Amino acid sequence: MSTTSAQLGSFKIPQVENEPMRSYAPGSPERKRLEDAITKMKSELPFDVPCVINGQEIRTNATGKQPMPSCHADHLCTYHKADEATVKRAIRDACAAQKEWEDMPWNDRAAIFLKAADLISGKYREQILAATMLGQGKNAWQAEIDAAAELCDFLRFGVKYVEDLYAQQPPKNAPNTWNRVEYRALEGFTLAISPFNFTAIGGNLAATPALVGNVVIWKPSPAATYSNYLIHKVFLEAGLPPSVIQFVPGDPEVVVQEALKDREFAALHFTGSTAIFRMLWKQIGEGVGEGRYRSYPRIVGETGGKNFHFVHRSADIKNAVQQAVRGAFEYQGQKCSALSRLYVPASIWPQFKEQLLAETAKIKVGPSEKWDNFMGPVIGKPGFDKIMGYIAKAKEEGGEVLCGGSGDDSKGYFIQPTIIQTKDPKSVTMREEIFGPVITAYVYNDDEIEKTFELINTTTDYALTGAIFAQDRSALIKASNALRHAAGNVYYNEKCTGAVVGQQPFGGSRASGTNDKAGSMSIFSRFVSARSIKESFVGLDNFSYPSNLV
Ligand SMILES: NC(=O)c1ccc[n+]([C@@H]2O[C@H](COP(=O)([O-])OP(=O)(O)OC[C@H]3O[C@@H](n4cnc5c(N)ncnc54)[C@H](O)[C@@H]3O)[C@@H](O)[C@H]2O)c1
Ligand SMILES: N[C@@H](CCC=O)C(=O)O
Repeated sequence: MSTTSAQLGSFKIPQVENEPMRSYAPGSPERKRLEDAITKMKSELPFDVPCVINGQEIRTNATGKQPMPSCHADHLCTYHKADEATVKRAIRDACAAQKEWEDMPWNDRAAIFLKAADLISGKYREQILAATMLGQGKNAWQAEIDAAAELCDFLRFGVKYVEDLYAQQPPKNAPNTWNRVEYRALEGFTLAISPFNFTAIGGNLAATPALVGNVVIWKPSPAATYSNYLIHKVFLEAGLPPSVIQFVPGDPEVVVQEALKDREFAALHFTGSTAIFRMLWKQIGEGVGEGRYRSYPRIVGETGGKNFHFVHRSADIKNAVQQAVRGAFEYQGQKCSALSRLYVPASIWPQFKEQLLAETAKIKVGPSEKWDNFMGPVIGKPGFDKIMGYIAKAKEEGGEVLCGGSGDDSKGYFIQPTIIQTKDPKSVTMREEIFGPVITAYVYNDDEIEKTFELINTTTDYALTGAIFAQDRSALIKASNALRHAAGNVYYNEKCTGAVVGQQPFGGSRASGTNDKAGSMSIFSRFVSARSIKESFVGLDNFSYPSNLV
């Protein structure tokens, strides 16, 4: 008898903890290491990024550039765009590798991703942070939150959640039988399409399905190509079999369309804008209708947000102001969870406004690698134009720009933190996702709280994050109940961004996504197809029933 694998023990994974954040305080050794890594990276760019298929570097004739948003005359990397033949090969070879990967004992699969986390936390930390800072315009703190802490957490807690999922077994066994559930991978490949704004999300979109035995075609965002390429390298160095995650940068029309045509397409793991997700869902639906795919593909997508802070008159104003500044302007508002709609009662608005403007005026905007800049550039020219366009539209609709409102794209894509006050609670910047450093404030009458809840609930299609600021417990409870479906992540007296893996599973509903909660056990259940096994220990002597006896 031959078996492909043995697992001679019931292993327990190591205790997992959140990756400790480094402070990068003046004079700290980590600050020096990061400065050195940035200097080195700047001296070596532009990097050449191939497609990586079966661990081999593939260079094609068509290339794209990833400009640096702080200085768009320079680019961080040139990447090779996959052509149709490269995508087809990536899919075919990934699918061929699937059986061996799925059959690998769980503890070995887990060890690969735990090792990847340690490589990110240690050996490659500064390099990955530097790539995220220069390529995606994050300052050191924001890069640390993302590319070091959140990515390590996704990988380590992911292993823990899979262990918990695998432990879900039938509670009952009839006499002389043993029931088990096996969590098989999906038949076929998962297509992971990642956004520009979090290096961690790129790594996680690829790693989550792979952890439970799937093979993955990973199409990174063009604006995050270099950091995502480094993460893929780390996965390979950690021992991931080379065809399990194929790194396939390129034009979405080529990579994604080729993948969606394929009979082996088994799942979409997407994070990005709502419009693109809806378009992909429609195409997949058409494929299902035509019987194009072997199975019904799983669709997991986390998309846009239009997130709110509801401030009650009992709120601690100072806290609510500080949280609003961070929630709105960290990483230039380019978080799906960023604060975008602010509701403040008339009774405290004068004080609130004064403090909000005074604090916002302290924000420094400039290149993200300069230590004292709280805000860096927005990601690129289309984003810059879109954000400036929204500010112009808000003014046309009668919005009053209380601060900011200006941008400069001559060297990098810099936009000043902008606060708009509107008298129309359904004006365009209260409804649509802007994805930039712009918030709109609406001052409500203190005696119209119910009406304000209704506005928060119905002004936009999104339902990702929100926050309630109140010292009065009954007001807090009332708001929480009224806004139950307005956000998948709600915060009390804390800003609406900054979910931490292992602490606040993340995701929203309505137009904000399928809410499968990144950083939780439940998302892994979307990438498995369970098989129930019943084993009988005692044979049957007689087919007839006791009730057949006469
Ligand atoms: N809910 C969440 O967890 C979450 C997290 C991060 C970002 N986001 C959302 O992502 C968006 C910002 O990221 P972005 O600008 O990278 O989003 P995007 O939708 O422009 O791009 C996301 C990915 O889709 C790809 N893509 C673009 N056009 C495509 C097409 N026609 N077919 C197939 N793929 C295509 C892109 O190349 C990229 O890889 C915002 O809407 C933000 O709210 C959501
Ligand atoms: N983890 C992030 C969400 C990512 C969105 O872009 C947060 O909660 O701020």
